[in-house]
Amino acid sequence: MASSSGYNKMFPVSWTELHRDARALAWRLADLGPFKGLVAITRGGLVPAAIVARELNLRLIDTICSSTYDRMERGAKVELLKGTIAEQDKGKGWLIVDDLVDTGVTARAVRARLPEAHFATVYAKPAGRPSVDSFITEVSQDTWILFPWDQEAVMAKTIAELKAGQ
Ligand SMILES: O=P(O)(O)OC[C@H]1O[C@H](OP(=O)(O)OP(=O)(O)O)[C@H](O)[C@@H]1O
Ligand code: HPA
Ligand SMILES: [Mg+2]
Repeated sequence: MASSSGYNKMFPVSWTELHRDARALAWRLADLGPFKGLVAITRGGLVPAAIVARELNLRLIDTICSSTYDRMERGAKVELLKGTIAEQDKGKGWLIVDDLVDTGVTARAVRARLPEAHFATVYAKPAGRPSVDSFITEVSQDTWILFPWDQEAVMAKTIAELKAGQ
């Protein structure tokens, strides 16, 4: 499947898999704290942030609101729409959670504001890996991670239809 967006493969993630992977991330983070609180990068970071906060018993949660992609198209730049109280101390002692790091553009923009925070994502692609401190699962750069909130149930094509190119 060639694509103008550069993503040639799909990696669908179910709610169950996301829950399992976010809990695995929490296990990895458990010995790296204690954390003062958690900053979720909206919107994709909100779901894993809720799971990680529950596991690490963090109750102080803030958001940093970002926008980089419109569906599978990357915008010209990352827009940070709202900052966070964690900026007061450069993020020292705070945990940042996002769903994934792809090119690393979003992570670098957030890190510029919170240079001392620990940055964790559930999924990572090679170009973004150096921009995060912790992650669970790596996928290739040309793979689009399809999150459960972006999916709907449709009737699957038959093998015969796929072979006929329908
Ligand atoms: O490493 P990058 O290339 O910057 O891509 C990763 C970011 O892109 C997506 O967010 P997006 O801006 O699409 O907003 P959303 O979380 O609301 O979907 C994703 O949730 C990450 O935050
Ligand atoms: O692979 C991805 N999946 C969902 N959102 C994204 N934002 C950047 N890359 C991705
Ligand atoms: Mg996001």
